[in-house]
Amino acid sequence: REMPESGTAAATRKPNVVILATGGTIAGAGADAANSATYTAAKVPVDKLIAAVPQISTIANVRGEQVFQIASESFTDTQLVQLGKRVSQLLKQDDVDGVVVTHGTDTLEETAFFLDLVVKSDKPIVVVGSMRPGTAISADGALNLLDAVTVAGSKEAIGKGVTVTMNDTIQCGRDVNKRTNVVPSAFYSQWGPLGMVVEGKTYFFRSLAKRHNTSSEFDIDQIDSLPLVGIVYGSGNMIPGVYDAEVQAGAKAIVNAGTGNGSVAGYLVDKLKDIRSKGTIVIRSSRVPDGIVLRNAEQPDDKYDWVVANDLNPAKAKILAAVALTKTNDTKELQRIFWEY
Ligand SMILES: NC(=O)C[C@H](N)C(=O)O
Repeated sequence: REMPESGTAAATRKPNVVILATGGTIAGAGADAANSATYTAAKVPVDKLIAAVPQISTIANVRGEQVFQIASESFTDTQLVQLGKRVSQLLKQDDVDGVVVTHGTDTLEETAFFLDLVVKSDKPIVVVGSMRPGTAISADGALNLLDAVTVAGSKEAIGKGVTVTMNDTIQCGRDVNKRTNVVPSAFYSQWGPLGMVVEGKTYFFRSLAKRHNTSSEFDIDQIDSLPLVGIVYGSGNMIPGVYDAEVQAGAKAIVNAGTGNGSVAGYLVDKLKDIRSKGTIVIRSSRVPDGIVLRNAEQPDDKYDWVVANDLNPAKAKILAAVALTKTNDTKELQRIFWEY
């Protein structure tokens, strides 16, 4: 392998990478090799995942920890906080150069963004999953895992924020989202990938412009739980009572996954104004996957004291809102945070 920094001390030793396994399809198993979509997630233990990719040992010294063994749709804030604390703890160790988190793909984008916001380390953190179980023909998990270890052990990934290695690309954990549910090219960012990883080498072309990790004001070491944030999905013919149900369940903020440019039906505006006046934070996002939701476009956010989610999709806006609410309920501060992260 070509060493970009040959001659330096760093090039003479292999990096130490810890693989934290949480389950998902990358640890899934199906009955037959033809089963690419029908299988059980979260079956294979971390040591077997590592043993299945012997090439990893040429790139890094790795060890695995089984943190959870679940499908990622079953993640709750409890798992997010526990995982975040473990990543933070490991990266404080001098003998750990980077961390890989194996994860189901369904909520991978949320966990990646969460770690990007709250882990105060510039060491590489890579979240990785697969679209096919390891038992399937053309399973994608082995290469994705090898690529994840490559990025987690690379000097080039230091300070780049949490990344996601899927399908030969290095995606930005903040930006990326799952766009299709059955093919290996499922992960996409409207701002493009950060780079590629090919045959044990990283090729970066872009950097994240938003605050993350060491430049973030949030720290998982200070967070023990997250406030509840709800999402209401926009469509025609909505039920205003859904917002009341969220508030009654204890939601401190509601992300409105509005139509189009975060638009809100005329018959829902009074309901949202009412819940805001009683203390719940209202955040306008959009069900449209790309674009940005602008302040005071579509709705007078200044007048109603609402917040806009910028380019964050509803699931990512929910993560940022929950993290931000651990520090402030002030809507001006929350809006600043939504611009800066
Ligand atoms: N491809 C996957 O990993 C999907 C699975 N349901 C999960 O998120 O755990």
